[in-house]
Amino acid sequence: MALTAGIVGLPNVGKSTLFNAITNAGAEMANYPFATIDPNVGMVEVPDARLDRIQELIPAKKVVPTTFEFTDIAGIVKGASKGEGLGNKFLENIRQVDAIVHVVRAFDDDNITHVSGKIDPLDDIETINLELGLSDLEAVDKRLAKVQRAAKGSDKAAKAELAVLEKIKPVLEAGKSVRTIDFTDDEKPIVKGLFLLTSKPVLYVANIAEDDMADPENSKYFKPIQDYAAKEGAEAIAVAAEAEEEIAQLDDDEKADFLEAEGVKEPGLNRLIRASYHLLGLQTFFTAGGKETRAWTFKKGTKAPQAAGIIHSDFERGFIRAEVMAFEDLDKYQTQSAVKEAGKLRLEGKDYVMNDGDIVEFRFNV
Ligand SMILES: Nc1ncnc2c1ncn2[C@@H]1O[C@H](COP(=O)(O)OP(=O)(O)OP(=O)(O)O)[C@@H](O)[C@H]1O
Ligand SMILES: [Mg+2]
Repeated sequence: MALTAGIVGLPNVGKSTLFNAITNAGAEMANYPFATIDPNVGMVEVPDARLDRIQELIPAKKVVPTTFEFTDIAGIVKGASKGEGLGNKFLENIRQVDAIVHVVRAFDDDNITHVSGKIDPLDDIETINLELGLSDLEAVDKRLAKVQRAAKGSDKAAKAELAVLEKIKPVLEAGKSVRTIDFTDDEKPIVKGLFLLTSKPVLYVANIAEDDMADPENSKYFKPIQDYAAKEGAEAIAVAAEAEEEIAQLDDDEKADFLEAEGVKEPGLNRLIRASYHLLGLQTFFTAGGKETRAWTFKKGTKAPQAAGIIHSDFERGFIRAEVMAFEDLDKYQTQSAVKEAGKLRLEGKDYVMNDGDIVEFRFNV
């Protein structure tokens, strides 16, 4: 499964700083473009207040949050799709990820070099999206040349793919992303098979100044980024990557003090992590009542036996049923027996589709 969110953007905008803030992985951060060449991969813990509440109601020795993967990718520059700045290699790195976290510089600082010499978030976003789009256009053209020939005969799959390619091409030519197109359910798997960069789900991250942390809406750079994202049906989040990276080094008490001094309730990073998790189509179920209270990650739409298999392959092989209660019900009724008395403890079979927030006990026999 191991889906990964790729951190993408122009060089020197704070991608590795953000990556380090969320993973504590210690990737190289430096005030010059192309500090990152090879992708950095790291795991991120998903902050989830539900886990603490479950632990409060059903105490266990240990609390284990769930994790997922981030990949920090080299900067993309104008001309990347034509091979500029090792562009082909870096675009290939983006092709490997399942969703794009697009970092945009939204802070002034004369000491930090900007590759185009000015701070202009929309121009930056469009530069990146144009390169991704041009790379997609090249891929679509290549594919078209192949499929057109096959579609002349009786090859139904080729005809279907041809129709999809012909739908995509003019959109890319107009400088727009494939994700702005509405595809039918029949077309969707074909689009997926094309591995186009601009079809990946995206989250825009405005890397703001520490001064704007308490009130990101105050940053003059954030609003245009939000508007741009909204037009694509995407989300935008503001994070002060450098300050967050410093906060991440602190112990819990110091962290709380720092956040209070900044006037911030929750690190912007937490929202970023959760938004990235949802962008990847990931959800969480919990196990409780044993040695540990634990959160587990599954892909939206996963059925109970496969979810059981995430814990242990024996659980899937010998799956009998799942005892499930919704987090909201435990939160409300406070004990498992009260949930049961209220008729909210369910027995689910092998066709049950897991819900986010399910607290589960799997019954199995091997
Ligand atoms: N919000 C911010 N405010 C001020 N400075 C920042 C902020 N975020 C990052 N920086 C600084 O910007 C510089 C570039 O950061 P970083 O190396 O993380 O960028 P990058 O996007 O990974 O670059 P590259 O493409 O070269 O790998 C560093 O000096 C970092 O400290
Ligand atoms: Mg970097």
